[in-house]
Amino acid sequence: MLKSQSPDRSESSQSVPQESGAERRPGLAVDFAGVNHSFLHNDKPVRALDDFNLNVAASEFVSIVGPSGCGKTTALSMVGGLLAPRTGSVRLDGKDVKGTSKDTAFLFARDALLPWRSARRNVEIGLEVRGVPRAERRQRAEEWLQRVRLEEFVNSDILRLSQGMRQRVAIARTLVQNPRLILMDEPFAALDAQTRAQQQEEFIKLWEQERPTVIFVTHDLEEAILLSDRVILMASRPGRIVADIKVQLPRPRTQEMRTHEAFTAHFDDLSARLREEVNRAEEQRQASANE
Ligand SMILES: Nc1ncnc2c1ncn2[C@@H]1O[C@H](COP(=O)(O)OP(=O)(O)OP(=O)(O)O)[C@@H](O)[C@H]1O
Repeated sequence: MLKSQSPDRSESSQSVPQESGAERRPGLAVDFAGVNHSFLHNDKPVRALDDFNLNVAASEFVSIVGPSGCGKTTALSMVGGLLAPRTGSVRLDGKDVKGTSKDTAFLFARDALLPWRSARRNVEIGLEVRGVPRAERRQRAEEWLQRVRLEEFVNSDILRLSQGMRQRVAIARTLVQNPRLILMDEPFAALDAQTRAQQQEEFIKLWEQERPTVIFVTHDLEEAILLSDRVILMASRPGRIVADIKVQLPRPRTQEMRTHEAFTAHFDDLSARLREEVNRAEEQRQASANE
């Protein structure tokens, strides 16, 4: 069983004022216990998660990496209340996840912005759904667009913005909701390398100020190491955890840390393990194709 060491939670157990004047809310602790899940594929069950156990402490930043199809998105969907485990439990601060929650926000590679709305009105969407009054919505959206350096584009059409700018709008739309937990699935995958590096750094700065809990799914080991407190490596068929590594890099993190000795040691270790898992999955695939 891979349980994390819980950092001191006393710091995050109370709301504290933050830069923007809004209250910073404590991150949510996430707990998977004995989770098993299968999907039916061509009438045969595919075991997506097998005895999956994971503790994410409040305000921790945890990445999940692993070969394609190992169950990363399945695990994330369960935390977000989009999918219920067949057996076992997924809990947020000790309470079973039951559907989506206003404390949880999502951020994906596809930004899902509404093209007929301006940048500001896209940022306001989540607040609108929650019935936040118009003036407050507007003020909070503008404040967040400023924090992601888009103050000049508040009224711009989404279709006129670059991919990187659109993703910054999506980040503002997520963070304006003041979530206690952010679930991220390859959020920077659609960006070119330079924009991606810039957004990683910007996002991590914002996260360091806000400190919601983050579960971050990625195929990019370097990204996982650079951003996270812990990196969880999964193996496939059935999806399970094979390594749980605490990243030994100080915060605040910067792109320059990629050359840090601890960074390269983590990278070499994780890529060797990942290669092993990918090879094993390929052998299994060939064996079942030959059956
Ligand atoms: N709705 C579904 N119906 C049938 N099988 C599914 C469904 N969703 C996922 N699976 C299967 O469950 C397994 C885990 O899928 P999941 O999407 O969680 O993996 P992943 O690690 O996120 O993959 P990727 O990195 O490619 O996004 C895979 O074998 C996948 O084919």
